[in-house]
Amino acid sequence: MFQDITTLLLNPKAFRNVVELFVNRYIDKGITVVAGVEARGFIFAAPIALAIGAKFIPLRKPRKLPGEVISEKYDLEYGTDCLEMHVGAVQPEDRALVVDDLIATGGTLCAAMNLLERAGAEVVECACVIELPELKGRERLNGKPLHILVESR
Ligand SMILES: O=P(O)(O)OC[C@H]1O[C@H](OP(=O)(O)OP(=O)(O)O)[C@H](O)[C@@H]1O
Ligand SMILES: Nc1ncnc2[nH]cnc12
Repeated sequence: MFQDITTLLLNPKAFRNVVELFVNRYIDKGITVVAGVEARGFIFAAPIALAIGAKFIPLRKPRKLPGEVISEKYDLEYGTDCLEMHVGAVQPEDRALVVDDLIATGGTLCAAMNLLERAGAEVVECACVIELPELKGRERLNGKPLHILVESR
């Protein structure tokens, strides 16, 4: 049941193709910020940000970022977790793309979008490699577009 992206990373051609699919979609969309979700989201978000010439912003688990942060708690299947973002990383005029490896219940992406929107950014879209559609995570994104490459069952 665990959707493991590490096998993709062992194939440089496949990894490059995945990054390029996202880059081709976002290169002309006026994105100024690519926010990646710790930990697996960083793997895809950073190369996309570099390729489209946008800022990369790490959204991290608690107590990892030095300096002032804002936080969003979210529900997991068992318990809760929290994401944090640096104050000042995002400006109100920023147009953001949120990147993660996978959407399951959607709680993580929902918290990520809340952080960016609280800082005044416009979230243009969320992008993941894999969606688990049976968990209906899309429904928690308040109508925000989600672009995925693979549907997993
Ligand atoms: O849609 P959701 O139900 O919120 O689940 C999706 C999240 O779960 C996984 O991360 P995890 O919290 O396991 O952390 P990791 O990336 O550090 O392994 C995955 O990388 C997503 O970030
Ligand atoms: N089925 C799954 N595989 C990998 N990561 C996940 N995060 C939440 N559900 C997951």
